[in-house]
Amino acid sequence: MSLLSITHIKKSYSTVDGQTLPVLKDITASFDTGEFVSIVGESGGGKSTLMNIIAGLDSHFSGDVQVNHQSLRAMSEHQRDRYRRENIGFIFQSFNLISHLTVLENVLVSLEMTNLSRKQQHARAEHLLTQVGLHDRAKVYPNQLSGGQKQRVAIARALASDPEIIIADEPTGALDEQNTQDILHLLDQISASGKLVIAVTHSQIVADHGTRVLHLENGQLVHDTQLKPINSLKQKTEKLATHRLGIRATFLMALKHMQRNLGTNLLITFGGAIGIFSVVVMLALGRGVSGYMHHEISGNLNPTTVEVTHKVKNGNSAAVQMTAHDMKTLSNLPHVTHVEKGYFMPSVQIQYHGQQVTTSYSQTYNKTFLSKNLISGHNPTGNNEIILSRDVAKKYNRHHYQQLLNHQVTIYVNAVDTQQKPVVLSHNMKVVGFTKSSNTAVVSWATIDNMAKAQRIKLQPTFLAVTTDRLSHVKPLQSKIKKLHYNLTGVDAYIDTIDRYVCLASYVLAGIAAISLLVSAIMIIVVLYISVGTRTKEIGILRALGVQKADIRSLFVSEALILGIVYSLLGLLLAKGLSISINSAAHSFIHYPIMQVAPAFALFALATGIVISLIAAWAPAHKAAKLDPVEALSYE
Ligand SMILES: Nc1ncnc2c1ncn2[C@@H]1O[C@H](COP(=O)(O)OP(=O)(O)OP(=O)(O)O)[C@@H](O)[C@H]1O
Repeated sequence: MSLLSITHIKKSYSTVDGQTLPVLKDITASFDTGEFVSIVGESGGGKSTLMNIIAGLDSHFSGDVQVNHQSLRAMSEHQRDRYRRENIGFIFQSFNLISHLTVLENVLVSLEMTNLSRKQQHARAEHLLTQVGLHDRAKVYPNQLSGGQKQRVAIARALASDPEIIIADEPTGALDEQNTQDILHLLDQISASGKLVIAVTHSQIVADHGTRVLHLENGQLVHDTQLKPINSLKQKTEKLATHRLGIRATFLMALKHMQRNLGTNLLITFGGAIGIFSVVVMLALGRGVSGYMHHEISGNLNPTTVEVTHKVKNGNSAAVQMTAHDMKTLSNLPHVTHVEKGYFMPSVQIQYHGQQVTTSYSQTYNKTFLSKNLISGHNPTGNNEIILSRDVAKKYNRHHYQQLLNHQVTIYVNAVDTQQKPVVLSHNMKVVGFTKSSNTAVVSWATIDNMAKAQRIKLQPTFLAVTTDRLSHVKPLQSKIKKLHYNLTGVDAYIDTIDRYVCLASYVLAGIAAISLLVSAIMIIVVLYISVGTRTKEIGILRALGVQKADIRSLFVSEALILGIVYSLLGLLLAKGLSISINSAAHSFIHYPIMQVAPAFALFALATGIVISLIAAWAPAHKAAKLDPVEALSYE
């Protein structure tokens, strides 16, 4: 039984004007191992079409092709890919080597799909290159070879997976006489080694060289002439098992292609890195600024004490009195250790040696005040003690304001009596300290309470200072207080709001910066689309070698992935570098790292870069995988 038999092969093409063009009209023939068959005939007679059908590249035909009793018609696309990998070796007129791979790597593409170990693959590739006389050119690229040498590489590649059938389409078409003779000699050796060589040719020299000539005319087999006895009928003992190219090989191939197009890829990497860099910088600055605000605010105020007032819809909550009931309610909240009465004084007049200064905002002392805020002296915890902010004190003595310490001043505070009539409370106070805050004066609750009592007024607090035991309990306490429809006052209460605005601003800026990521995604799409166009032939070659669609797809996806990973890392590195220099510069001014590249931002940046590049690769990779192998091979 013959190795290859074709029965009743018919094939038509549709022309652009909608006509049907019959190219092969019922071809039947069989071929055996050891044969060197030349197919000759007029140009356009259907020779290449027949070869594509035998090679399993074209499945749109009627009739059948049987190889080792297996019908090609019954095969799925994956099975046909495997059939090409294991049974077919291609030699083309225009060599069809992959330009960005070395001679050795071109031969290895086929071998990488065999089950041989990497060492065996290299040994076999080197052995085949020695066989075709090119062992010393293994490391060079195809454009550094002569036409004859290129065809020898193509022959070595065709033999790599040890296929039974070698299909040579005009193998000597681009060669001079000497090279033609050398290649024919090699083909002779191949057929003599027990393989079937089928060569499509216009050359009489080639046709006369083989063991048999088939003459195609007008889509029909008109002559089948045996020229010589078959070289050998040596049966193959073992066949090389194959598998798909796989992720590792496609990834390495993508890397090699990128190396050969370094300039373009560096530009895309740089563009993408700028995008990632800008996004990370915005997020890191947002985090740094909000951290700095927390640090400053909780550094100047006691973070475990919050000031609470009544919530009022319209009007000033600072003027609504807090009752004993409020005090009890707040004291009973979990983790509350202390509740202190407090009084807001919208304006306090302070008189010293006949000179009167009015503060814009004052309140009674409570635990939210930190001693470190004092420039000198101590907090006004005792009776009839007052501390002044530095700016207020300077109004009395610009250059030596500290001289006011321990001096007596008179204060006047506006309040209301039991009939809600306005009264002015006044008393002499001793200045016991100065604070960094601005335009304020602070006295204790007891002091103001006594001033009121002196005028027979029972002063009700206008806020309560609630202290909790631990910093971690502050946030839950604040939300519980809010749920009870109280209001949180003091700067600390605004941290969340400011935080929200800073976060929002940094997200908006990061969003704007992300536009450059979009641009880099478009760049990747454009470059990959162009790449699909310029690599159409390469895709055809790979498909002819038995590479599956999925591997073609992963070839392009790998390129995008490499770009995504490299530009994300570069962007991150640049952002980290900037943060180091900004923070070291900021250290001398604010003693705080104002740009914080959190690990989450690094992960986010990496994930964004990868996702964007994968999305960008999707359409071009699909386009490449969907290319018809026959059309891709004939692409000029
Ligand atoms: N994809 C296609 N669509 C339409 N017609 C096609 C297509 N491919 C080939 N043909 C036509 O089929 C016919 C046979 O083409 P084929 O390439 O098989 O001929 P050939 O014998 O190999 O020619 P040559 O010796 O010049 O290489 C030609 O007329 C060609 O124009």
